[in-house]
Amino acid sequence: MEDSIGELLCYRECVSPAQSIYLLLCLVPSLVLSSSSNADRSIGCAMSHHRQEEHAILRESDAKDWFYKGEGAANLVLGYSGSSPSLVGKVLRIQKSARQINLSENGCLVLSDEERLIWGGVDELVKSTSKEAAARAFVQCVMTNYLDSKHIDPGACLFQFHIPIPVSKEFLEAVEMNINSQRPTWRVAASNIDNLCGSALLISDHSIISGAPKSDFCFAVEIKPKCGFLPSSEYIAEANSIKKHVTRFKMHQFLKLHQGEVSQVSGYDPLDLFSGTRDRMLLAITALFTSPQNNFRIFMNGSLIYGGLGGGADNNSVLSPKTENAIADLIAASGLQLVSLLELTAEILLRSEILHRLLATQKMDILDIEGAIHLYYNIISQPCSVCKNLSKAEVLHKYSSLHSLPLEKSLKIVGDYLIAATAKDCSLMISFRPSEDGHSASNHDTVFSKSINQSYDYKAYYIDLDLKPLKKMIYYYQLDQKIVNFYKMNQEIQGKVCCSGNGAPTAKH
Ligand SMILES: O=P(O)(O)O[C@@H]1[C@@H](OP(=O)(O)O)[C@H](OP(=O)(O)O)[C@H](O)[C@H](OP(=O)(O)O)[C@H]1OP(=O)(O)O
Ligand SMILES: Nc1ncnc2c1ncn2[C@@H]1O[C@H](COP(=O)(O)OP(=O)(O)OP(=O)(O)O)[C@@H](O)[C@H]1O
Ligand SMILES: [Zn+2]
Repeated sequence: MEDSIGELLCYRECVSPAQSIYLLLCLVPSLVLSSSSNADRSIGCAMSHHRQEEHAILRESDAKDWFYKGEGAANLVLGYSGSSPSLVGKVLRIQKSARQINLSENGCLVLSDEERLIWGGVDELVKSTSKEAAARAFVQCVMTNYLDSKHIDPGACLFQFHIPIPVSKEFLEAVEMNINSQRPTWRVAASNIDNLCGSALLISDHSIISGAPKSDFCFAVEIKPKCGFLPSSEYIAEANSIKKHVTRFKMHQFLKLHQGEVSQVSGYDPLDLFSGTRDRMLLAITALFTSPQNNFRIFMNGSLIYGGLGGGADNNSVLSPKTENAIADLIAASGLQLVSLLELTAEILLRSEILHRLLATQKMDILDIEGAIHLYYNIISQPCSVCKNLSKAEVLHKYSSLHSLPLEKSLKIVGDYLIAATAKDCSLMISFRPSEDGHSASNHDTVFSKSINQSYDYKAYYIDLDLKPLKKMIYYYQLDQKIVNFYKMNQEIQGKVCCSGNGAPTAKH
């Protein structure tokens, strides 16, 4: 098992520095009007069968109109700077092909037999014949049951806003050449655009807010909040009880530091962000601003002006006074102070239910991976490789009760675990712009900034609500153990150093 741990975890190692601040003054385009409408939304699993908008294939000559917007492990996202009315206000989300890892043999193109059992009640998902269709069905038929559809891209519910658009190999090759120098080197090394994918998704650009007069500025803050609660499952081994007191995010930071993925441990505490308390939320947002890593970005008029381009080794991941001044000046040109921007973000998060519902969805992970992993083995009908390594009768007895659960129950719990995993990994995009004369447009919510005596229209969206493959369960278990073991080891070392000095170690979370 040790060998496979190393193998499975090696793709997380990064190889070279990524940028933390990305000042694109020259690229900041004038405001782009988004053509998406708030009025058209469908909730639940009534798949909308609107006629799909026909899009001409994107060719090599179109590549110049697309600029690098961002990327994660699985997708690369381009912004549009051309003038085609059907593309203005949209981003193109292109699948990447992993070079170093193949977590899912079928890449979710077609769900595995076991995944079909888990998502059996969701016809549209089970019958999906492409990764894009499965992704859309998952958001529309599963995630909308837990997250407010007001904050989910209407594109996920309506075909005409979330369109697979044909893309030629030449277009993708040209795009790749144009943008590669802007991508973090470690992301380039890990994976590239899948040039043969044939299509990409056209989605509303949530870093801009529609209808803004050209003279005004609009801002968007992107936050990847990660897991916002401490697990309390009885299946967490006694030796790992630290998990009940220290956040996964914090423990993972130490492992990331050790692996060179970050240059300093972040001071961000997800429990603050999810606390529902204005002061703690502002504290969390300020900490994210100070250590953005891959958890925080600021866009101005649709262009990234601040924040990590990825989660890799990041020499600049800690804010220097010079950088802070540069970014503060850039924002101040819009009449907004940096502090007010952070306060507005906290206020919007506080008012909207976006974090509240997200937390409830994350908490669908009720057993923790230390419990859910046993049910995974029930589902794949193989001997449990975790129990295999246990000798204590008492502990074995506890887990054997999980192995005696009926299949239906295992499917439900693991399905919920995967839904929670999506909720723990998604991001929020909060965009805002000054209201016209203090009046709000009817399709936006409004927040008032006391510090500058100005109302702002805002929108808040979840992005990246992708379905996680069932096969990842083993990886989840191994990573969890690696994170907690590394953290405990560090604690012990620090404890020894500390105790040999002036007393007991401080176990402050
Ligand atoms: O396992 P985690 O918590 O490290 O999350 C992974 C993320 O790492 P993070 O710690 O946020 O930097 C990771 O993000 P990065 O690649 O590190 O930016 C991905 O989001 C990954 O999801 P997927 O493989 O693209 O479906 C994420 O994997 P999942 O666990 O969400 O499946
Ligand atoms: N609809 C959108 N509007 C504006 N920007 C977007 C949109 N979707 C994605 N982005 C930008 O592109 C980046 C990468 O997108 P996304 O999170 O979907 O990639 P991913 O590979 O699925 O991520 P992960 O690593 O979490 O799996 C985001 O962090 C965000 O900055
Ligand atoms: Zn077991």
